Amino acid sequence: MAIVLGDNRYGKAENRLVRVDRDGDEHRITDLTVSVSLSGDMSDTHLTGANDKVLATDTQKNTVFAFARDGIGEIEDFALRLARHFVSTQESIHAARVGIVAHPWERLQVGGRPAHHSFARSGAGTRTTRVTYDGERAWVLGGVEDLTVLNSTGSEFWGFPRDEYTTLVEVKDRILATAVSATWRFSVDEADWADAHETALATLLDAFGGTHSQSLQQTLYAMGQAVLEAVPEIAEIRFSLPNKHHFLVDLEPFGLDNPGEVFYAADRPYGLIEGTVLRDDAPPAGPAWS
Ligand SMILES: O=c1[nH]c(=O)c2[nH]c(=O)[nH]c2[nH]1
Repeated sequence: MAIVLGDNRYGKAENRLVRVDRDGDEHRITDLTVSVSLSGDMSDTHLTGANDKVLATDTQKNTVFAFARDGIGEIEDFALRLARHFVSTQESIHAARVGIVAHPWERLQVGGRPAHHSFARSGAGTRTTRVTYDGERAWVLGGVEDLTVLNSTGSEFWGFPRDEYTTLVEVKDRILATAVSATWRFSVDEADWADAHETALATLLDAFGGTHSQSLQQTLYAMGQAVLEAVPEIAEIRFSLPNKHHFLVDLEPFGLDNPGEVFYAADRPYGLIEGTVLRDDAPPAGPAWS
């Protein structure tokens, strides 16, 4: 029996980067969490401790900030620039993965006018990307995280099997709420990323609101189908949807009725609905997800 080194990677995770773009007095904020992960010829450092092939994670962190000096642009482009840099400048690095979460800020209204330099963190989900580059080609993922949405009607859940443990009451009208995490895989490594993101997000929200739902699973598929129909560059979309249960409170002990007005918003446990929607001719995903 021999013991060998298996799959490995390393990098600087969660670099918190804020850039201020100054157009005269008018500022714009880009607030990112950037994670770098590199892999390649890393046997020596694990087996003998020789570090001559190890681009320090501290250097990786510095690179992220130095690259931001030239402007960030769309997060997919920034991730592509960084990933290509690490692989093309370091012989020992064979693949790079750069993941970015963009934290949204909204311009404040000050004195009844849009402020030049004052912002509030907005809660409407975060935009994400993950780029993998292997020296020859790049795989680009985009997406959103923590996009909390709710339909106060238009949702049913009934017709499920009943066994000796089933207590859930069938409902023809309930609240449907979730925090959408969606990651989509582009079939291209060059696109109008801003437009693709905006269209995917608007389409997803439209499908959430516009689907009369028999289950969160059905809503998941409807959202995925709509995004794929709207954005030709997206080949596949993966969802993770916590079912944020809202239970109608029994007010009868207090002599009150409750015609779908007062709910207990349960925190946990929650149903977790996950699924992938893709084109049947989607190109192979390669290392995009791994
Ligand atoms: O939309 C739903 N899907 C389920 O699978 C499920 N299971 C459950 O208890 N409630 C719900 N709701």
